[in-house]
Amino acid sequence: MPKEDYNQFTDNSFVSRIMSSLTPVSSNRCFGGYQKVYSHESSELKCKMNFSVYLPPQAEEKKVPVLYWLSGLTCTEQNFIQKAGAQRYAAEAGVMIVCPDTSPRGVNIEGEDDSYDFGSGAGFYVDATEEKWKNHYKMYSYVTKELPEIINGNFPALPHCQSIFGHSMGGHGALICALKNPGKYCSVSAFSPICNPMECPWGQKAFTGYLGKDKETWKEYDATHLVKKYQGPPLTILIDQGKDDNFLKEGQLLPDNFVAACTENKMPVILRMQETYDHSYYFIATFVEDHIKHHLEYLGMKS
Ligand SMILES: N[C@@H](CCC(=O)N[C@@H](CSC=O)C(=O)NCC(=O)O)C(=O)O
Repeated sequence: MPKEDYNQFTDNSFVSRIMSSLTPVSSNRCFGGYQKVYSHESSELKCKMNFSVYLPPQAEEKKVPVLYWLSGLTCTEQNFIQKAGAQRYAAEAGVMIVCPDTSPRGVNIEGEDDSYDFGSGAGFYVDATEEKWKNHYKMYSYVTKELPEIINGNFPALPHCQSIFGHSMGGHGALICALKNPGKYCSVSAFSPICNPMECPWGQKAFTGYLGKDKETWKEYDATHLVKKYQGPPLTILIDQGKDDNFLKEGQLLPDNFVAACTENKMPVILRMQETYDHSYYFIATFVEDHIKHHLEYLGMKS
């Protein structure tokens, strides 16, 4: 694309012309690039969804790799962009960062707003099969298919150069997306992921609600089970986990189960237990640079 077109690309009027199905919500200059938010009608989720996209300065000149970030319980597309401080590193590296919301919104399912760990803000990155939820709660298809198509079709993204990372429920999401789709993501990493949802209270509640009582079907969305049968291209998984994380102490995260399963299948995994760190975005902000550098290595952009 000629340079003048890329200059236009960063102008909202041009963006809205080429993106008839995307509505600009906000645009802020950030580390030489742009932090933007869009809304759109999702065909998978059958509702209006927001996502954020950080466009590094390099995206004005050429196509760039994409990092997908999946957030945790109660989050929207805003938490990571406001709290993680990742834009500085994305700008230096020349990578785009895309953050979806964490569930369908406002779909009027009875009980959808009753708790912080199920329904709104807690889509768990699965495709629901239970009657009550299955029409809207398809976050797995949304983040692995619909959203990448939108990004690749509307932004200067290198379509075969994408990686995924996330936090807590989103760490679980990142791990299962990578493990279920060998070769689709160049690399995967996670902060405090829910590693074995079948065996923890958060996961059992979500999987019962979205997938029903048959635990065999749960295995398709449990990273500890999926990693045992992974046979795709090599993936070196990076996980950071705070040792003072209350949810770790409550048995919600179970990283040791995941590492044992990786060892069983000879899957390389780096689990860094970080003394004195908790579950918060202060922890994520501390180590996000390491995660971006990890991904650069596998996106063919070693720094
Ligand atoms: N009871 C809390 C729990 C919510 C919480 O801690 N959410 C985490 C993710 S936990 C696992 O997915 C989070 O990222 N919160 C957002 C933030 O900006 O810190 C509550 O209801 O707040």
